[in-house]
Amino acid sequence: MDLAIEVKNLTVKYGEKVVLQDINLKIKKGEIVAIVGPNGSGKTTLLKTILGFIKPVIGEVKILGMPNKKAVKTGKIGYLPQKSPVKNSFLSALDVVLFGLINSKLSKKEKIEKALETLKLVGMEDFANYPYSSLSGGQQQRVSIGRVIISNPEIVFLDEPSTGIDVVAQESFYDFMKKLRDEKGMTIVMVSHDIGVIGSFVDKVVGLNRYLHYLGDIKGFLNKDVLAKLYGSEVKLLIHSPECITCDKIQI
Ligand SMILES: Nc1ncnc2c1ncn2[C@@H]1O[C@H](COP(=O)(O)OP(=O)(O)OP(=O)(O)O)[C@@H](O)[C@H]1O
Repeated sequence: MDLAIEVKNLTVKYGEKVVLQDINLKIKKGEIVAIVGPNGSGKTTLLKTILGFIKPVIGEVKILGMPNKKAVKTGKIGYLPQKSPVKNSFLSALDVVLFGLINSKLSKKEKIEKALETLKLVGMEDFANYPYSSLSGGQQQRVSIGRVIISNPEIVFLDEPSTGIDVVAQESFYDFMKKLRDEKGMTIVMVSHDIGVIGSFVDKVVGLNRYLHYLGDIKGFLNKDVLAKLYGSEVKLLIHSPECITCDKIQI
C-alpha cells in the first residue's frame, strides 16, 4: 500500500488535558480525506500534530514514509491554516500566491509566470493586481489555495477551507480540489463541517472526538449510531427535498 500518512498511537495533551487519545490512521496517496467532528473535538490539533507543529506525548507520524518534520521540510507538503496568514492589506492576489514560492530557486520572472498560471488555475487571473483584502471570502480562499498549490505539493492539508462561502461556491471549490487530485494525484486532507457537500467528493471520513470514532466512507458515516457516538444522541440528520436546488445536502 502506497501510504501518504501514517499516524501511530497518537496521544496529545494541552497541559493536563488530553485532546487526542490513541489515534491510529492510515491515508493512502491520492485519497481525499475529511476530518469531521464537533467543535473542540481535536480536528485542528490533529492536523497540526500530523504536520509536526505540536509534539504528541505518545505516538509518531510519518508522511511519505519519513518522520513528519523531515517531510514538511521537503516542500512536498502544503498547508492552509484555519485563519488566513495574510495580514498585510496592501498585498495583491499575485503577491499572496508568490508567497508559496518563497523557498523556490526560480528566477523572479519565472516565479511571476508561475503565479499567473496558478491564478488562472484557481479562476482568479483577472484579479492578479487586486488587493487581497478587497476580494470576497470565496475569492480570497481561491487565492490562498493558489499559494498552497503553486509549489506542486504532493499532500495538502486544509483547515476548514470553505468557511464563509456559500453552498454553490463550496461545491465548485470541492470540484476543483477533486480535479487537482485526479490530474496531479494530490492527497488532500481537510477539516470540514460541510458533511453534506463533501459527501460526494471524499474517499474517506475521519470521525474524531478525542478518540477516532469512525474511519471509512461517507455512507457508513451517515449512520444514526455512528453520528450519535460522535455528536451525541440529540443529533438530527436533515436531508433536503429533491426539489431543493441544493438537494442531497445533509446537515448535522
Ligand atoms: N493552544 C491550546 N492550549 C490549550 N488548549 C487548547 C489549545 N488549542 C486548542 N485547545 C483546546 O483543545 C481542544 C481541541 O481544539 P481544536 O482546535 O483541535 O478543536 P477543533 O475540533 O478543531 O474545533 P473547531 O471545530 O471548533 O475548530 C479544545 O477544547 C480547545 O479549547
